[in-house]
Amino acid sequence: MAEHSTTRRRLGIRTNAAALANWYRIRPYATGVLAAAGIALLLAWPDIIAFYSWQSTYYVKLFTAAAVSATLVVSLNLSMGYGGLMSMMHTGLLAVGAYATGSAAVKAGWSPWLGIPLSAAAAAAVAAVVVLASSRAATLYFGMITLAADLLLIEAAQSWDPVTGGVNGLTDIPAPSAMSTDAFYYLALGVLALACVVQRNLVRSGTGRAAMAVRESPETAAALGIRPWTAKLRIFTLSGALAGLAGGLYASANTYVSPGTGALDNGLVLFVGLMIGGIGTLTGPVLGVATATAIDYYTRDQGHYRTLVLGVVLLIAMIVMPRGIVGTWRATPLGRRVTAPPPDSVPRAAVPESIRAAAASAEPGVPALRAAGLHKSFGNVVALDEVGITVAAGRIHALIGPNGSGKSTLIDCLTRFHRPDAGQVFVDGQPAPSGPAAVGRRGVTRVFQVPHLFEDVSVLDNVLTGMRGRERQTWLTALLRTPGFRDEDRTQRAEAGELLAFAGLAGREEWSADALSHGQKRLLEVVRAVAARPRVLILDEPATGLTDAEVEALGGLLRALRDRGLALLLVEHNVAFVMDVCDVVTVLDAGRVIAEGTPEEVRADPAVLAAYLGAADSQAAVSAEPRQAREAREATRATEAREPTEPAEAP
Ligand SMILES: Nc1ncnc2c1ncn2[C@@H]1O[C@H](COP(=O)(O)OP(=O)(O)OP(=O)(O)O)[C@@H](O)[C@H]1O
Repeated sequence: MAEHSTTRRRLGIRTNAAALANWYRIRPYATGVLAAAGIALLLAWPDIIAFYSWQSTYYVKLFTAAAVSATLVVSLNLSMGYGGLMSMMHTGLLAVGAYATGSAAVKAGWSPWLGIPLSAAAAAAVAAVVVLASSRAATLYFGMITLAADLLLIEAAQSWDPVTGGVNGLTDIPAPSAMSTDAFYYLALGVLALACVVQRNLVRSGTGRAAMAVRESPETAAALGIRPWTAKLRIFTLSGALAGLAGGLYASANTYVSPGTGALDNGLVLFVGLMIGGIGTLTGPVLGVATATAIDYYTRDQGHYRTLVLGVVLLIAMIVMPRGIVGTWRATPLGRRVTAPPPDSVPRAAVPESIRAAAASAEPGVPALRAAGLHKSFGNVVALDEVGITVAAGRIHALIGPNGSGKSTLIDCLTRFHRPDAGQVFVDGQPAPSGPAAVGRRGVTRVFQVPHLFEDVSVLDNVLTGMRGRERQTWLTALLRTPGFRDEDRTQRAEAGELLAFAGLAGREEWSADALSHGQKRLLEVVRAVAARPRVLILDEPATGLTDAEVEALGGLLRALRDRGLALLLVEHNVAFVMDVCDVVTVLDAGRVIAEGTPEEVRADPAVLAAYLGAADSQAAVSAEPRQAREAREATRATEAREPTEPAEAP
């Protein structure tokens, strides 16, 4: 009996699995049919509603207003969802666009057609100025700055009478070519479609990936050569341009604009739409606005309670489905895009041919990276004292020493994450630039001591982000998806696929990086750094927590990189691994270099034995891993054993 029920259970599981597999097969067609039906409904809306209602103009205008709102929410999603830039000024940017169109038409007598691009340009300029003024502001402060900017914009609208019409605003703003209600509806739909395409193309390009990388970790992005500030400037300016476009349409649709247009409380419905639909997803904003518009429509007769209803709906939505409609759907088995990983997931032995170093810019013989006389103190603690190091191309250079001896501080000074108190750093014989992103772009990339992945981004996008510094295409070619852009994109994806297969991550491309085990994260971080094709690769304890197979693959990768001309600087407590792969070893103790030489020389050095490797039995000490590292490794393995096997996908 028990056997029977077990069999039934198994059969049940199989039936579910088979049904799911069938669903995954037909899902693209089902979503395609659903999307086509939605688009057909929107296109036929004026005819359908004219057939059913004598108030058809009202309903067409309602949909026009929804399309304008959806355009604005797409723009907000670009900034907040993908760029991680909290914006409280999108209604202000809408107002800027509306005033640009209104003023051009009413005050200057220009064609409203001209007003539309003008509105995008004006709002983009305002957005760019705000980023310029808040270059170093983190999320919350950036949000506060945008709030202040919104208030300033409203004040400017009230005071700049000749252009904005003062407190009364501008009235009688015409639609382009005196369009009919239906024609204007199609124009608004076209602009919404354009905004969706812009969003999709950006998100799937290096420009979008750079913004997401900065959202996840500005310092990791900088280590890959991405300037956080430039990434923010691009994404927020483009978001501003879309908000301005929405504003241009808003002015013509309503025939007026006033300072109140920019008020923050007008943005409530936008935030509700974004959060209900799913922030940081492509279709979420449109679905969210459709939902918010429906709520707004059905509560139109209860004017006093509208805000209350929106607030309650938002609250319930955030409790029940904090990831919004799209995010929640994707978290269900039916909506999940990723399937189980292939059984073969061990790292490969053969290192892909595409892995190589960037061409050297210096004369032969000039070291790839050199530091001299580095001194760094933290208060009374002297972390580095007159430290010098020379890392040559085609060499694996190890940096070892007891805990607290200054290894990470040295790496931070070499990569400009710390500014040394004294001393110099040279990259390819030239003084190193002053910022980490600039050092990254000069070909010096690092892997951090603890995994610094872009956790909420897919595994594939993590690797593609590593290639950002090598990209030749611009944000404009990405928006237009020119043949040149598509060629580069194809090549990058193929190369990333090879790297992931090498790291044993084939089949996990669409997984969210935070779903990987610790060892997989380490390897992903290494291949992401390799994807940048650096001249110098600095790795801070990359072998910590790796399985034996992963350590072997890592060793193979480092040797292959050395043979292909890279300079490698390796900080590692796994001494057996260090002695096996390295050509040169520098030993630090209490912030000073106490020895440098080949592994054999260092192994025999009495000072090194006394400070780090242990004098009692040098041979045993050499192969022994320090206790702290061993404990960390065991702890990581224990965590790995507890980790869920269910894949999670990137948003
Ligand atoms: N941001 C900081 N503020 C204050 N002290 C610091 C800071 N960073 C490092 N130190 C100190 O500088 C010294 C060198 O630290 P560092 O992290 O460079 O050593 P390490 O050799 O990398 O150690 P480990 O092997 O444990 O990573 C230590 O005494 C540490 O406490």
